[in-house]
Amino acid sequence: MIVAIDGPSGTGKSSTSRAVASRLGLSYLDTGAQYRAITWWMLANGVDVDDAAAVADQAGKPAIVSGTDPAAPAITVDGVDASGPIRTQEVTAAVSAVSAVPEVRTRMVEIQRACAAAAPAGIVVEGRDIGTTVLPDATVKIYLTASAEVRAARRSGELKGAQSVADTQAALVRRDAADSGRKTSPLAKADDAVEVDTSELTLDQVVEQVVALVGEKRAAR
Ligand SMILES: Nc1ncnc2c1ncn2[C@@H]1O[C@H](COP(=O)(O)OP(=O)(O)OP(=O)(O)O)[C@@H](O)[C@H]1O
Ligand SMILES: Nc1ccn([C@@H]2O[C@H](COP(=O)(O)O)[C@@H](O)[C@H]2O)c(=O)n1
Repeated sequence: MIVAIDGPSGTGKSSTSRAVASRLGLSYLDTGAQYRAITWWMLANGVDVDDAAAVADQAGKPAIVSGTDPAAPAITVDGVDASGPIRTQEVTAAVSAVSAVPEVRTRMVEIQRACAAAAPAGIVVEGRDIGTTVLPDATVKIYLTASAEVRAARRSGELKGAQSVADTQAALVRRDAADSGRKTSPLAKADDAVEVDTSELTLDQVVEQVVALVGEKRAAR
């Protein structure tokens, strides 16, 4: 059982994926955390993230390891816990440039497919290109959306006023444009993905919809 959950920034991918994985006894993989981790390593090692050739040259160096327990998501870079540092504004602002570099994507996709293959009961994998590129044969594909206004309001609540709602919205829209516009596996809905607009739904309602879709697929097999 492989569940691919893609969508723009802040649509609820992580919250939904973790809850669905816990409910169904599946593993969980946050691929955005992996792109953030390699971005953090580039910044920490003085690599100019806007120099694609320099990023490509270093892409094979950091060892990135993701935990797949939905109750305790974990990520290490060269053995160091990176779960805090990868969430800084500095990393968020740089991640789209790093993730657009083909050599970075090749490396991450290799790690992601290995995680999926190793999951004992199946896995929920969230990202931007899971249904289109990483796991095109996923059993269930979901594409989450929500209006920019709703996403910014939810994110600002999380940031506890550290950034205005307008700035948060502008940053989300900018990141989506970069992720959708890159050449290599851009953010996109797979043709066979089910689109779920979460703008007017509670998290529980979104989780119920995804669990129901998985149940339908299981029953049909
Ligand atoms: N259906 C929902 N209703 C209300 N709030 C939600 C819903 N889904 C997610 N949230 C909240 O919205 C915020 C963003 O959710 P989450 O981190 O899961 O999104 P994401 O798509 O994984 O974001 P990113 O792409 O930036 O990693 C969180 O504060 C989360 O609690
Ligand atoms: N499959 C993916 C997942 C993520 N990215 C890039 O990482 C950034 C951070 O993702 P979050 O989910 O943690 O917000 C995202 O903006 C993309 O640039 C990706 O390219 N492919």
